Amino acid sequence: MPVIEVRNLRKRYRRRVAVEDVSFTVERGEIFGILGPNGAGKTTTVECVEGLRRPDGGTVSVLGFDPVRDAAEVRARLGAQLQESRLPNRMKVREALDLYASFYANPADPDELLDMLDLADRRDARFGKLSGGQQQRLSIALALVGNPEVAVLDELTTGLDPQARRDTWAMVERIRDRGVTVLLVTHFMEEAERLCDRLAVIDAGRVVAVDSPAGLVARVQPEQRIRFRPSRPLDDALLRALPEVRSVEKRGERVVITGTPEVLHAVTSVLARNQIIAAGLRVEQTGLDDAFVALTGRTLED
Ligand SMILES: Nc1ncnc2c1ncn2[C@@H]1O[C@H](COP(=O)(O)OP(=O)(O)OP(=O)(O)O)[C@@H](O)[C@H]1O
Repeated sequence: MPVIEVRNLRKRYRRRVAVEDVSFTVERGEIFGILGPNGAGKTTTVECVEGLRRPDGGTVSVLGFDPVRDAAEVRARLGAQLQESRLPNRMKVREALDLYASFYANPADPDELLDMLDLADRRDARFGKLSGGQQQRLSIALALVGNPEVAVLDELTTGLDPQARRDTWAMVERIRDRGVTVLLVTHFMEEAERLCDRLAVIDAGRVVAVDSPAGLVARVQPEQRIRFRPSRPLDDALLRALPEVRSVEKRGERVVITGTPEVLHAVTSVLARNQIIAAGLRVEQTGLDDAFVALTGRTLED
């Protein structure tokens, strides 16, 4: 039995349809991502999984329970980290954990959670005095305090600096290693690529693909993109004549070339033959961003 099963979910707010048709299943022990731009319907979808919203159509099941009808069963087994959750500024870390632990029959050991989330030395600190990363880690601790089988994490690294973001990813992997199934909402490509075993790409209330990050990337034509500043002006025709080259574009002093996965080798040979040095050379391979554009026709930032 899948841990989470969403079938043809539909949800509207008055006349605005937030979720048109969303289906996916999450297996035990996975980190499953929901990736999509702002307003795609990600939060609405997970709120239906958490039982916070009643679907207008379709079905949702969590460990075999209906989150609306069997709310108590689902609440006991699912831990939710809400988007931008805030606590009173004066509340201490340990007080918050004890309070949340009191809602559950078999809570986790708060000290162990604080250790795992690198908050042990902040146990007596007040919420308002924590850094953004620490607040975020506390909200993850609160989602885990009920010893859930499933954790739902919504935009968990929004607003964090790159180091805090990487630390948080390591925490999520540790949670999964403890056997917790993780449903993760994100609009960061790097986060999805780095963390998720599988992803549902959602756009305008619909699932456009469900696959592993590598599987999604494999759906688009593999491409290499190189950028550099030539040490002297370069005749485009020399490059365009190469069978490996698909496009050549000049952006100021820089040249951007796309082509097959062998394009770097072909272009550097031509440059060497013409005694041109490529300064600031950068090479990019097809990634999840390209797959996202191919699937939805736009970038995440649109
Ligand atoms: N309570 C609400 N009342 C009315 N419309 C809403 C409500 N919540 C969300 N919406 C609308 O429904 C659509 C989907 O929103 P949702 O928050 O599910 O998307 P999202 O993908 O999670 O985006 P974000 O990352 O911005 O939270 C959006 O157009 C949003 O404006």
